[in-house]
Amino acid sequence: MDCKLEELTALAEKIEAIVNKPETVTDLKNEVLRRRLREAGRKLSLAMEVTGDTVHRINNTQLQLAAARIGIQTGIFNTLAEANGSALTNSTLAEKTQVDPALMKRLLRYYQSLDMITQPGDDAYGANNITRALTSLCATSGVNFFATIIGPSYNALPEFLQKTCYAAPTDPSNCSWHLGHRTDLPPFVWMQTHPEELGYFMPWMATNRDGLGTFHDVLDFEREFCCRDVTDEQTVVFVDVGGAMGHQSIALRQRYPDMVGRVILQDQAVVIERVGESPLPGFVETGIEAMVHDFFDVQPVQGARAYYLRNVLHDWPDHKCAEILANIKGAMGKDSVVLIDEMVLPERGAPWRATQADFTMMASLAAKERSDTEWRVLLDEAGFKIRKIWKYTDECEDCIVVAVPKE
Ligand SMILES: C[S@@+](CC[C@H](N)C(=O)[O-])C[C@H]1O[C@@H](n2cnc3c(N)ncnc32)[C@H](O)[C@@H]1O
Repeated sequence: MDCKLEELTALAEKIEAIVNKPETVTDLKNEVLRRRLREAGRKLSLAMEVTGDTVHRINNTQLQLAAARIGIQTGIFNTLAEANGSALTNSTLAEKTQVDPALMKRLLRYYQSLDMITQPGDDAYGANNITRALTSLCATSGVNFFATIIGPSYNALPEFLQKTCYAAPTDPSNCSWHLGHRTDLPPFVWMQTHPEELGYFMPWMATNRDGLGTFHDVLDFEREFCCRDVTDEQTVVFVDVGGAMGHQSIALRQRYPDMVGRVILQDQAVVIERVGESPLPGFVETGIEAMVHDFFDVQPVQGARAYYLRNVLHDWPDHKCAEILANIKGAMGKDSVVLIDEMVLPERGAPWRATQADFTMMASLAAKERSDTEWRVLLDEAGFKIRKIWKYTDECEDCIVVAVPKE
């Protein structure tokens, strides 16, 4: 054994001291050290598991999502977070949320056991960083989205893969989603007639990278693509293809408030209608234009400086990506680029957030997250060359890929 017993005892005591007083570390601002600590802690916990821990933890992964959803639905997490550091009793929480006190007790007992809340006394419950995270829009949309849209697709995956002899799914018209949801419609079409689920999906798209960097951290868009001498008010500088409610267009406008030129959001009709009905803050104010466009049709905006695709190509298998890219290529001018904002998976040690996303794509869309080699092959076959790839997150291996036509 490499570590001596006394060293491990001292380590355990140090960790316990931190865990008993988490405020000493939870407001750590150094993001690199923060990530090191949480990854090391997570891996240490897994390395120390005995068989029963592993099996019971994995058996109950679905319960965590279901229980989180109940905490969100009932307002338990909100109520605890709004108590501003004060602990609440079981009966207060039951009264405020209209939950049977007997059920409340069992919920709270479960939440504290997974550190989703704190329990400073026998009948005293408080909020921690996880409780507060579960009150965010990222959590409220994401938990509901995964429970209703992704969950059934995940559940059906073993049966689907067994039936298809463990072939990597590439047919978006027949994948685990269809088996899990008992539908012939693909998810983006299905959601057109399921407004509640679309209402989970849209904010999830806008918030699922909250707290991480953006491509603006590594690429100065205005300087690279919008020099004043070649850009005027009429120049389309940014087309946000499949841009959902336009959160990336808004981020661009806010990053470069003096940038000259037009910014256009494109998405399916049902999404653009939502943008019209309830635009995100900043959308109208910054003059972003919304346009219905199916990216399997000819791209109507010619000669834009940048056609931006964020988390769009990962929704599609290679042959469908080639169609999307061909439509953009046909509209590009001599100064146009395609900006692909996606994960680029490393060959070794891909992070868990990225590998999970890969399975989300597989299960719901017969699609995938791609490695550097896979991106190069896909773009090459679609007639593009990569000018540069910048990585901007470690958590998801998010990168901005600048691609231009080969000739
Ligand atoms: C995974 S989301 C990504 C949204 C946004 N780009 C982002 O990064 O948050 C994929 C988007 O593609 C849109 N979409 C799906 N099929 C489409 C189609 N055929 N034409 C245009 N948009 C489509 C969806 O409505 C959705 O907004």
